[in-house]
Amino acid sequence: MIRAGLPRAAAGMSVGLLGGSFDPAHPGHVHITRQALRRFALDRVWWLVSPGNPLKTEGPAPLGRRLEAAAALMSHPRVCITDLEARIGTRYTAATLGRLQMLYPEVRFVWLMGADNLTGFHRWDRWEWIMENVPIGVIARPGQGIAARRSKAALRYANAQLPGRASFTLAGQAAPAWCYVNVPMVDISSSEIRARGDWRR
Ligand SMILES: Nc1ncnc2c1ncn2[C@@H]1O[C@H](COP(=O)(O)OP(=O)(O)OP(=O)(O)O)[C@@H](O)[C@H]1O
Ligand SMILES: O=C(O)c1ccc[n+]([C@@H]2O[C@H](COP(=O)([O-])O)[C@@H](O)[C@H]2O)c1
Repeated sequence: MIRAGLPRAAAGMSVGLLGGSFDPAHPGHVHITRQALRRFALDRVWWLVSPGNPLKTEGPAPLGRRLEAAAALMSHPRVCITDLEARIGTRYTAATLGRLQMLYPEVRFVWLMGADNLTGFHRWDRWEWIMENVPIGVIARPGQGIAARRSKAALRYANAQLPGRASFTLAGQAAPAWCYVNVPMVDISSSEIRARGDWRR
């Protein structure tokens, strides 16, 4: 469901944050969300439908359209689709996380991302701050495993990596802590859907 206003979360809950352009949402997002709920033992996952990735020059489809398409695809009692970043006026992940920690001091947030995002993570604004303040769950993506494991972020924070078998403890760990889970993969991307002409911006 699309949450009107800011999502609710009870004290002590663990909430996974899946930030994305969702331009459009696809079964890969649904799959990694279900995997993340299970493997990281999360109470909730929030899809943060981004106003626009700060590193992408081409703007995405209008936010309202992306939210509606995401909500039509993902229906799960523990998953919330939200335009929270547009509401709180952030676009950079570090800024979003800083605000969320202030707004929800008793919630344990985990940042979620596909393996491709770990590869370029060191180019994100204040990426080391993110690493050192929020546990990160990385989910396998086809063809991305080797580059992700060799990425600057993975190497710099090698000592903070939890083994996959301890993934269910991630939300309770003090940052820096990250975990790569090797789950069954779904080979699909938004760019492929756009290239097919099935989704027009
Ligand atoms: N098939 C997939 N497997 C694993 N992770 C995925 C998959 N699709 C998307 N993700 C992850 O979901 C998050 C949001 O992804 P995004 O909305 O950019 O979709 P995308 O398919 O990667 O889009 P694009 O092709 O336009 O880059 C990112 O962390 C991304 O790594
Ligand atoms: O904060 C940054 O510098 C930054 C740079 C690139 C991507 N992100 C975030 O990463 C998430 C995935 O982006 P995308 O476009 O690959 O779906 C989304 O929440 C973006 O806001 C964040």
